[in-house]
Amino acid sequence: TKFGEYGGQYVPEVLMPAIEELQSAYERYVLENEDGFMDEFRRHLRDFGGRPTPLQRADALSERYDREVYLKREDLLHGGAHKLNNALGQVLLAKYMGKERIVAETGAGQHGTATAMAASYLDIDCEVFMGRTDINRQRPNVFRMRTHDAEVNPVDVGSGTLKEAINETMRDWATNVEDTHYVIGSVVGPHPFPKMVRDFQSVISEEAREQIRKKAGRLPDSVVACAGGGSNTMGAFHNFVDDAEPRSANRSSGHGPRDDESVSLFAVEAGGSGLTIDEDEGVAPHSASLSSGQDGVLHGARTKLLQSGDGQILESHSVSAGLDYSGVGPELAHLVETGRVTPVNVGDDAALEAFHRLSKLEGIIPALESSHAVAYLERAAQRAADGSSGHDQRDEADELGDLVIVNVSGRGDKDLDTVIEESAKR
Ligand SMILES: CC/C=C(/N=C/c1c(COP(=O)(O)O)cnc(C)c1O)C(=O)O
Repeated sequence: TKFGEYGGQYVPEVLMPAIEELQSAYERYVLENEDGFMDEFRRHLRDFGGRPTPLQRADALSERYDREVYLKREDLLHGGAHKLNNALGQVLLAKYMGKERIVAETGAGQHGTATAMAASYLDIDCEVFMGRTDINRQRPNVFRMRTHDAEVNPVDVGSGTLKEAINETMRDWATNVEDTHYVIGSVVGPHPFPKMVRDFQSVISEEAREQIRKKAGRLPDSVVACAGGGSNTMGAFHNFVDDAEPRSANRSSGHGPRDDESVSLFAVEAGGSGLTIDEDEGVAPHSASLSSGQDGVLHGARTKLLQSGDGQILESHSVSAGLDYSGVGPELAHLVETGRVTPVNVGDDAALEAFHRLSKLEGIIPALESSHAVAYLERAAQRAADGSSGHDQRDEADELGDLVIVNVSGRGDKDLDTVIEESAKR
């Protein structure tokens, strides 16, 4: 149940029967494909979800950064984000378990929408818990959830964002475990949730690995994905994690093509409006749990999280609701601890600039969450460009390499109001 020192099942006794029931269902249906569960899951991903999603060469970004940039288009999945991969898997599992009701939390509203869509498609009742703050900044998704006949339950405690929504959903689940399954929205929570959500999302890197080999003839030098709870991140990374040759070990001098087996993985967190934490306020101006969090327990798992010196969990901040979370998945925390994943972060301003840049250069309006991954290219490649004399000997600081995959986790329709407001402010 652990990823190194992270993970586990830090839940109240009352939840253990539900956790054990879920663990057994996960092992039978997901790991052993009992009753053809995974075959049915893949069929729904294809016929209802529209998989596989394209791995598209970004010509303008490749030109701008003087390297091959490919975009994994999870924004083209039905519903507009990677969230459907996990929601379909968990709602189908709830059906196989004989549950009659689904509850889910949501921040950006993408997970809530994906769960509502899957619940309508698979004919099961659905109730979504959403913080009041997030309801106000992701209204199009609130309408979509209700249109799919889901009940949207506003959560008014605390900052009214993801953390409180998860708390309320867990509380409901603990009360109604008999007939209710909790479709958790990211690779967080007690075991088996982090592993199960990663397994449902790993279709992203399963496809990308095959697609990049076909299109570019080799594995990528790097994969870049934003990280809120870490589910699109783990989905985009999972099938590359074992390609773990440490980059420095095999780098020839200069920047020639490297051998096939070294894929660097960059998790891009929300740098918000700055990284200095004001403990007395109990708030952090960012959501960079991987790079500036401490070890602690949140939502049933030991992981990295933003907390004050006396262990109070700090409110996080990000212009993007989906990254606005004080914790992060335990597996991602472990991969950062072991050095396999490099945690980086970009602030609100850089993310907003990337939102506009991708829209203008590639004709894709990315979710504000995904904009953080796109923004990282600008920073990393820019530094290389600044540092180098000619484009063919970019300096060592250029960690991205010649062939980069960026995970576009979702589309930005939901964010247009926010971006118009923010642009007016700046
Ligand atoms: C489960 C809470 C997170 C939500 N969304 C997170 C999100 C994220 C961040 O979540 P992870 O992939 O789990 O790190 C990235 N991209 C898009 C388009 C997102 O909507 C949501 O409620 O929709």
